[in-house]
Amino acid sequence: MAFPDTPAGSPLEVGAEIELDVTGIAHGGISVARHDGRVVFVSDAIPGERVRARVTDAKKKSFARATTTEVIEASADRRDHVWDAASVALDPEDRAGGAEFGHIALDRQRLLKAEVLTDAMRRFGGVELAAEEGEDLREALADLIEAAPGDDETNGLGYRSRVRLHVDPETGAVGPYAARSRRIISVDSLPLANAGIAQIAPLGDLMPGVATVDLVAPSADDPRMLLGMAGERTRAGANDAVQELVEDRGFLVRAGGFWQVHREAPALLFTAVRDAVSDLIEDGRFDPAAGNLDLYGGAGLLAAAVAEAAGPGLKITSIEAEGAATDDAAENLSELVGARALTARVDRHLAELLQSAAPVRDRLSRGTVVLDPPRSGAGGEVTAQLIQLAPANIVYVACDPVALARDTKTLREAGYELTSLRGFDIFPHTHHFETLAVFERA
Ligand SMILES: C[S@@+](CC[C@H](N)C(=O)[O-])C[C@H]1O[C@@H](n2cnc3c(N)ncnc32)[C@H](O)[C@@H]1O
Repeated sequence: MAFPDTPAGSPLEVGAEIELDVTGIAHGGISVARHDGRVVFVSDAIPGERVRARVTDAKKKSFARATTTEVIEASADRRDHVWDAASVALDPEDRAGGAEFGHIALDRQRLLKAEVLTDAMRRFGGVELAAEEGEDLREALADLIEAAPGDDETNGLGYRSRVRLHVDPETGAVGPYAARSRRIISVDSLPLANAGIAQIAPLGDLMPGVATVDLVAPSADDPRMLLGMAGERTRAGANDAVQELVEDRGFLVRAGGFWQVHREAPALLFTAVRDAVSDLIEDGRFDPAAGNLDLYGGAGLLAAAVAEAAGPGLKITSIEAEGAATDDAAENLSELVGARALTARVDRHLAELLQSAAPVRDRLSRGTVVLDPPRSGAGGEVTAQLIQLAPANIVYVACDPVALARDTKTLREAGYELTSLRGFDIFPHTHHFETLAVFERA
């Protein structure tokens, strides 16, 4: 199909082809350009490139969306896609999702993630992340998002210990969703997955009656395939516990429950939280006997990290909505006499704590809160509750930079100082990354 070129000054129309100088990157991993003063979000391009793009959405006055059809001047960081089935040369309807940065050099992916974090912090958090004196900004950005051990050697492949595939209800074909829709794409490999998953992945099979296929390859257990049957509400793997090893420490985790997907991510986040707490201890800001909390605690990974820094006298309560995960947390924290794991929604639990008697409130205000919410972030209500609770320190693990930045703004306005910010590239070849932010009450 041929599309007319849009001369400069004309209003943008869906289907029109335009030439764009790509200048930046936005939240969600999409590149940014301008056309006649209007922002254009352009997919499959790399900042610095000149591309030809087809307009896909022009409803809004302030911005349009487009998809790259031809790279006119390629970035030196453009690479052959790491996964043929997800190649940007394929139509988004025909390409596998989950590897939208796979055509970009790995170190440039991290720089782009650093730019997204810096931009989110500036625009939504009111925090300007600047290079230190004498340091080049590009170098400072390069250090902001840390690589997971081993990824540079493997070009960021083979890292996933969890993969979810879907089944086409009509044909029974198994595969990932397409890049921008819920169409099932048949693939013959999963290069981001680890060897255990590659061994058991039912690629090419037909699985009528099944809706989801969760592949789990734990670090210290046999790989599992968990089938979610169409029309059934029970979560596959809810009763099957697997062993994970973080450094030399064992964790029991429900096979179908939450666990970080990158093989190195549990150890990276465990170490980062442990080190953040060690710094607080060194500064005399951490009270092991206070009302310390591990919110959105899952199987207790981060409560265990706090304990490693604070020692066996630590008092900490881990709060998690899924009962099975709480059972695992109770088991994983059983050596810690002062640790409790409770099944509750964080907002409801905090509302109860806010009703506590003065001595309990006092213990909580001397405490440290670790929180690791799902992608949507802690959100306004929980952040407001935390501010009322007023703990001495907040150690915030976030997988959405904009959600983190918004909560940062609220916390800073309430008198918390952002004292440390680290990013981790635990989702190579995707736009996702994890951030650890430490806030101290003034
Ligand atoms: C990103 S995971 C973190 C888990 C754990 N901290 C870890 O590192 O393995 C978020 C957890 O929050 C739980 N969760 C989600 N919404 C919740 C809520 N409103 N209250 C309590 N837990 C919640 C999920 O079940 C999940 O286990």
